[in-house]
Amino acid sequence: MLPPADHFEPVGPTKEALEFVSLVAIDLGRYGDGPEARNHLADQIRQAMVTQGFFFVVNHGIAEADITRQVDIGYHILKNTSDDEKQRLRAPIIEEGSYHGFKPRGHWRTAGEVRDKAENFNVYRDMSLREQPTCMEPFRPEIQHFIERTHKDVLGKLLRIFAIALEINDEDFFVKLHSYDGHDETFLRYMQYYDAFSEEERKITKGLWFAGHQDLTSLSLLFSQPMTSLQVREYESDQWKYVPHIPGAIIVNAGEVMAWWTGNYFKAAIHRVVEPPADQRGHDRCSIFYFCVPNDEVVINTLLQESPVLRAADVAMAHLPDKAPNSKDWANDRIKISLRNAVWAKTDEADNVIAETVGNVATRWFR
Ligand SMILES: O=C(O)CCC(=O)C(=O)O
Ligand SMILES: [Fe+2]
Repeated sequence: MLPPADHFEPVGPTKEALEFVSLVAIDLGRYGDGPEARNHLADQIRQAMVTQGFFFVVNHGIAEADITRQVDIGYHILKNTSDDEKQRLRAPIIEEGSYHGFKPRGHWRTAGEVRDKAENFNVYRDMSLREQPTCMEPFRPEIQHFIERTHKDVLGKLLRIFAIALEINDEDFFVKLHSYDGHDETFLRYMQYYDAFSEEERKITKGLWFAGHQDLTSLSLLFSQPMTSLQVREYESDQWKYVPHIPGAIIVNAGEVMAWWTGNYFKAAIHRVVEPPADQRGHDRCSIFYFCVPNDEVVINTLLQESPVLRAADVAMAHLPDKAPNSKDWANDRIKISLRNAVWAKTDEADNVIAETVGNVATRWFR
């Protein structure tokens, strides 16, 4: 018998006619069907990556019930941890650039002076690195197991297909850079958004819940949930479109690390979160994510030597050799500044992209 967790009841599907982005479905169940099947998956992923930086994965081997169970566990932890304990186990975001622990509501800036209304509990695969919340204790083995499966099975297969898509000799090239036994800022995020902006704040934010950005990751795994609120900015049109909910599926997007590895040949998806349509308002939104970066010591620069595909595409190196960051410095510095500064304050209305310096490199924010 599994230990009981409070159940999170997700909002029902929207009935509104909205503009959805069309995403390629990757059938990871085909992964074991031999080289031809894997080459086909690699073609599909390459196509998705050079256009949108987003696709979704089905038949990935994690049952929908296991995902729902993790959503419940996250809900349970956020609901049953006292404010005192949350404060004590607050992630050292500004101090160390780490998300391990609780991210309180209001740490991020949404628009102007308005602060976010989302709580996170983030856990790294080496849970012994921090004290964990008391009410998480009964779920610890399950969480560890879920992280391990997500990392080794889902992420591992995807990373192999990415190596095939780039025609890198060693299919395990990316897998080795994301060794489960190494250390890095990869984490499982339990996130609960509260529909709690005042009317005044809604006017300022225009319904924005999480500002437009690219993830700091190599790959991000977003477990699909029913609130229609995640939007992608299409590269072709610069239009924001909703990401559909596909029950049981994992939405995958590339982040800034993948864009650097590929000299921007693979796009880091630009995305944001907005308030849902009227028929889904007034509900909380609980979901889980697995955000991945390579091991701490990995220096990230464009893989021109490793990939004939990138040479043929004639991409430029993302960084000068002595300016290329390692995964740890990049992730820590980027986490420290994420959504902290009033990046739009000095821009005019027509500007929809702004760069912010992070160590030797830059990140960009979008609207
Ligand atoms: O809540 C979501 O769907 C996406 C959140 C997000 O983009 C992020 O945490 O990086
Ligand atoms: Fe994101």
